[in-house]
Amino acid sequence: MGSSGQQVSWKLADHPTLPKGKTLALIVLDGWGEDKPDEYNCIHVAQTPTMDSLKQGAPEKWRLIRAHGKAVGLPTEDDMGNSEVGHNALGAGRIFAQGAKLVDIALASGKIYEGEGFKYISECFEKGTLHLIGLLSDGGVHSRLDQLQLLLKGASERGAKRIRVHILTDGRDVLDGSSVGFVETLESDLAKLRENGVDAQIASGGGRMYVTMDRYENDWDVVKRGWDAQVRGEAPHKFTNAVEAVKKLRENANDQYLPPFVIVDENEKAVGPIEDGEAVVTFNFRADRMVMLAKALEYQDFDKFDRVKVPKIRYAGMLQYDGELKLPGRYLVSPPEIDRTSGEYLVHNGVRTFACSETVKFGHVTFFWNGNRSGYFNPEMEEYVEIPSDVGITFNVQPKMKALEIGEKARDAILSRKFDQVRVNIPNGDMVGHTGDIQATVVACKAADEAVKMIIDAIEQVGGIYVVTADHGNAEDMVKRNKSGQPLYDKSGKLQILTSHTCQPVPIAIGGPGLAAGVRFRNDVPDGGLANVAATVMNLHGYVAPNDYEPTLIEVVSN
Ligand SMILES: O=C(O)[C@H](O)COP(=O)(O)O
Ligand SMILES: [Mn+2]
Ligand SMILES: [Mn+2]
Repeated sequence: MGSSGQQVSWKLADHPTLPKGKTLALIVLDGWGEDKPDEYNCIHVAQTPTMDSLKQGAPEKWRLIRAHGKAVGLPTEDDMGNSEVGHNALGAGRIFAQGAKLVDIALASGKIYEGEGFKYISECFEKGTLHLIGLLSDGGVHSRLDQLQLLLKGASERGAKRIRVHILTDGRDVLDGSSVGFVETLESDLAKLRENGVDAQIASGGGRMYVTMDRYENDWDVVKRGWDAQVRGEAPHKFTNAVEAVKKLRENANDQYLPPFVIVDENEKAVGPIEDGEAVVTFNFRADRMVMLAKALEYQDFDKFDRVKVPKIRYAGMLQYDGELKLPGRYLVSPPEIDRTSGEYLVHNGVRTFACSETVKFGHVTFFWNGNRSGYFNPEMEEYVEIPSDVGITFNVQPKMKALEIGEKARDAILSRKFDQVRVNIPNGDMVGHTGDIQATVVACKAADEAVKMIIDAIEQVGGIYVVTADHGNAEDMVKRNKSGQPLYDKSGKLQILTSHTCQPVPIAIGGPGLAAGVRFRNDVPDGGLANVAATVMNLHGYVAPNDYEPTLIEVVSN
């Protein structure tokens, strides 16, 4: 059954000409866009002979595809791409309205307040506090400030009398240093609520990469630090004012890595620990970096760290973060119904699949790829391998990350001939790009290129096919620019480093000895994007994609 309840016919039609049984390597370079060559384009500066050689195949075997904005289901063309929407589109072959957009719609129509999730939490409003926990920025990748603002207003109009906001500062999807302004904005909103009789305050905070927003269970200490501040009201730093907290803590850390702090009253008492009978909403719409906290908030049996205090709360996510685990059970907005993904079809059609990345991107090629669903479709047909990521470092210190280990695992999987599809995510361009360290990002891009070579070499040996692409841009532009593309400097004359993703298109290349003669990129899908890749891959496995998939990027011409 599909998630809509309809019977799904999983059998794919045979491709009229393309053969089955070729080993296919599907390589996703995370954060690898195409941009003009200059000194801030780390992919250009780095030695990337393998990716360069693929580009020589243009236009028949190499092209660019869209990876941001509406092409991946985001609200506007100004929205940069990200891993969640990128891998969702790559895996699902169709464009779904994504969390950011669904929350916008629910807030605009007011439907968010009519759903089960809001009713459930609002039953605490009479006696208890409403706690809101999430990323405070306008990055639009995990959350958006304007959505938080609307939710604050809407909840207080609907009876919330005491509100505590637990903020996570960004500096990753937005410029480092911008957190001060976001906290100021939030403070002025909360002051207005107080004028209207609502007891509303910021209660705790910390930098997203050091507090709360870990993912794929890489480092539970990150979540524990947040738990201690948010739930127990305990943190190494205490302030009476959040703007002051962020300004002070920024003297020794950037926005991404601010240590945890709590806001205290004049008696040094935390103003907003979470207590029995209260309501909690995690206001991020994106799943990966909220799942761990959601587990800590929701699960009775939990052994990842000592929670010390487990208040009896009513908890709802902005969205449901994991459709398979049904986590959390209550949510304000229904997530996109990403059904009938290419992975599920291919497994039903006998395509044996191997997927691999290191921890920090592992869920990208599994969970996101499969439509925000954890686990296997059929364990007999699939193997997912996670290589443990380094813990407790920023990746500019180890810019090669585990690229070569991922390459080796993929190579071995290809050479074993046990799999028809070997799918990897190579994280370097993205994870190191997010640190804003240009030199390290150059090293990162070179390492990613070497991993691609290792996998392509293995494909050569088994007579297979490769598809190399990316999920969105990042490493190809490391500076903030004005409208005419010139790098921007701040007031003190310092170059403004871009730690975020970009709106650039990404490359896609096909090749390998198993690629049938006459296969080439069509020129009649000029606006092709990530969602067109699934049908392309199905063709290369010898199948025709379902009718409602975005069209394939390839055609077969007779010579
Ligand atoms: O979560 C992150 O690391 C960033 O906000 C987005 O990066 P990703 O979309 O590549 O994971
Ligand atoms: Mn990504
Ligand atoms: Mn990223």
